[in-house]
Amino acid sequence: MCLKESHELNMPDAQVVYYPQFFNKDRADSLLANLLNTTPWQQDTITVFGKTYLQPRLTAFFANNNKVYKYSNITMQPHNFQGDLLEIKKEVENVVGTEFTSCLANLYRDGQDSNGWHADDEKSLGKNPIIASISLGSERIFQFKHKTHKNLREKLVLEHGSLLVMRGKTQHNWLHQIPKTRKPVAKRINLTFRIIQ
Ligand SMILES: O=C(O)CCC(=O)C(=O)O
Ligand SMILES: [Fe+2]
Repeated sequence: MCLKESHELNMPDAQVVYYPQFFNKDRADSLLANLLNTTPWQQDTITVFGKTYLQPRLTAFFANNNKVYKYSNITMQPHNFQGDLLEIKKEVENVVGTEFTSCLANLYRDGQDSNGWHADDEKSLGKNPIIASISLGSERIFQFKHKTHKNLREKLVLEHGSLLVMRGKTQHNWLHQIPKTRKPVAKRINLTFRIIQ
């Protein structure tokens, strides 16, 4: 049984649960400071219609198997889980009731960093993937839009120390994004735990 407060979003064709205080403030502060310093952040280029751009955020990829992660035209080589990230992985697994193989970490340096509309629906993630997403640092808005019913939209603020779990048909039916913002925002780390085979 999980005693952490959570609520399910009211979204058709999806299963999304939000835990606002998965980590308390002190723990979240210390995880943020540590991960900012110890994560091997990289900035990849993406090619869209033949033009090459720097990705508008930094990333790092971790796995306990040696599977790379391929998305867009990027192939990410895995680092090993250790220290705080390994601890976080275990705590997330206990609450979600699933073991993850991999984690894609994102660092949004300021409001100009973003993550455009997408679904995490690569074949390597399997059918109906479970994705558990930890947020640390500045709050950012997370938006959903339905793939076919274009007027169906949802959004929430991802708070410092929160966990968002997406499962079932969510990736099949909905897109999500972290839009840019003009508000002055400091750094935010996102950790998305996944199963990649
Ligand atoms: O930063 C976030 O909260 C979302 C990240 C995300 O959607 C992804 O890495 O696939
Ligand atoms: Fe995503």
